[in-house]
Amino acid sequence: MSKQTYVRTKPHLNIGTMGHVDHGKTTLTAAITKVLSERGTGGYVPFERIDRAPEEAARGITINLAHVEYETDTRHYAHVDMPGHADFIKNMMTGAAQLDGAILVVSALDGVMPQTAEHVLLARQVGVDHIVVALNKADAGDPELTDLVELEVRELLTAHGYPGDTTPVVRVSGLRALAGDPRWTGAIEALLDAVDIYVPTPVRSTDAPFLLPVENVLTITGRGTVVTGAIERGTVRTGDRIEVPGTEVATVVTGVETFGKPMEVAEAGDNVALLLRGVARDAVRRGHVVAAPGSVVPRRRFTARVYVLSAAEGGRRTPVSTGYRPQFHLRTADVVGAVDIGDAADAVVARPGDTVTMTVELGRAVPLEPGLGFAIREGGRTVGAGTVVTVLPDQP
Ligand SMILES: Nc1nc2c(ncn2[C@@H]2O[C@H](COP(=O)(O)OP(=O)(O)OP(=O)(O)O)[C@@H](O)[C@H]2O)c(=O)[nH]1
Ligand SMILES: [Mg+2]
Repeated sequence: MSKQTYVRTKPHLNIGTMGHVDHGKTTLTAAITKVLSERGTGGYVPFERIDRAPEEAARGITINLAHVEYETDTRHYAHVDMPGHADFIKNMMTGAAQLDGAILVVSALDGVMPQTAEHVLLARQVGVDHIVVALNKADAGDPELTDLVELEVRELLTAHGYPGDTTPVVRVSGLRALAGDPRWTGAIEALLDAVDIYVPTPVRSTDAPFLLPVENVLTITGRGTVVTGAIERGTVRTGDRIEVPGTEVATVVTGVETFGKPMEVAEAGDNVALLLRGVARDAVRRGHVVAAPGSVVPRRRFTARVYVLSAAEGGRRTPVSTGYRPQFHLRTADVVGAVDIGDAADAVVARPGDTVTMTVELGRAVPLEPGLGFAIREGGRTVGAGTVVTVLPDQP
């Protein structure tokens, strides 16, 4: 193999586009790569290549294809464009995407829509602290109407605990920038500058034991089984011993790559593909974690603080009570869990809009720790978001 090695010369950040369906996330992503490729710090990734299904192009060790990488003058970015609302929930709300910052795409023609609001709400819940707004389709919007949309977005951010008054809001046109219109390529430059300046370089926990939530599992003919995902903590290099808690898998890493380039050492925050020695394709799945041996014990029970979404936020109309069994999305895992909100004799319920403490018993053990964020889903929609408070011993 004569592939070029990834050399870490700039801080690496994970960012992503979020926002309502059709507001132009993928077009904007393509436009960003086009502008930067013209600057010479990245490859142009056309719309069709961002928007295709991951299975379509597994060639070599490939990261989840919704990811594109690019560099500004000061940073290396992995940018995830989440194709649809359900995908967004799965990847981001579970913490799988591990975004250091987000670009909220709002169409200047349509303004704040339900998924705009839901994405902001859930971004807050999972600890995405920095949002930059791209007011997209500004080429087609009436300027006065666009002013109103900007006001509306700032109010939405403020309502969810973001500094709405000081958040950078940049008027862009992904479509016109893709067409090479200098006015709008300049706007993309301004958006990237805002991201560079406004989203701080995160402090990575590289000293902690290695942990990678598995996002995807692939087989590379002739090489073996590969797992992909964003490293949550620690570092990993070829030759390291790892295990997959809750399975029989205990083996050695035989290759580490990022965006198709081999790496000497990968660290927390990096999007990687790990080649694992002698592991059968079906021995590891999305939802598992790859961890330093002995560093993680999967558990089933925990207490949590949970916010139950209001009906206006797309949540339930009726309260939740003890015995409720929704799906819990923790990291990349999707597990059923039974909820206990208190003494049934007290008829304790959690109404939509309430924040409550609950005990959860999961259908199977997953790695848990205080502070871990999760989403609660039911029938394909998000109905709650919470944080693990205490991990409890399994009941006999
Ligand atoms: N006028 C104008 N149209 C745009 C712009 N950006 C995107 N569009 C159009 O809006 C539509 C949706 O664009 P996409 O980039 O697919 O939107 P998306 O947010 O990725 O959509 P989903 O992934 O389906 O949620 C397409 O028809 C685009 O051509 C823009 O800046 N100006
Ligand atoms: Mg899209």
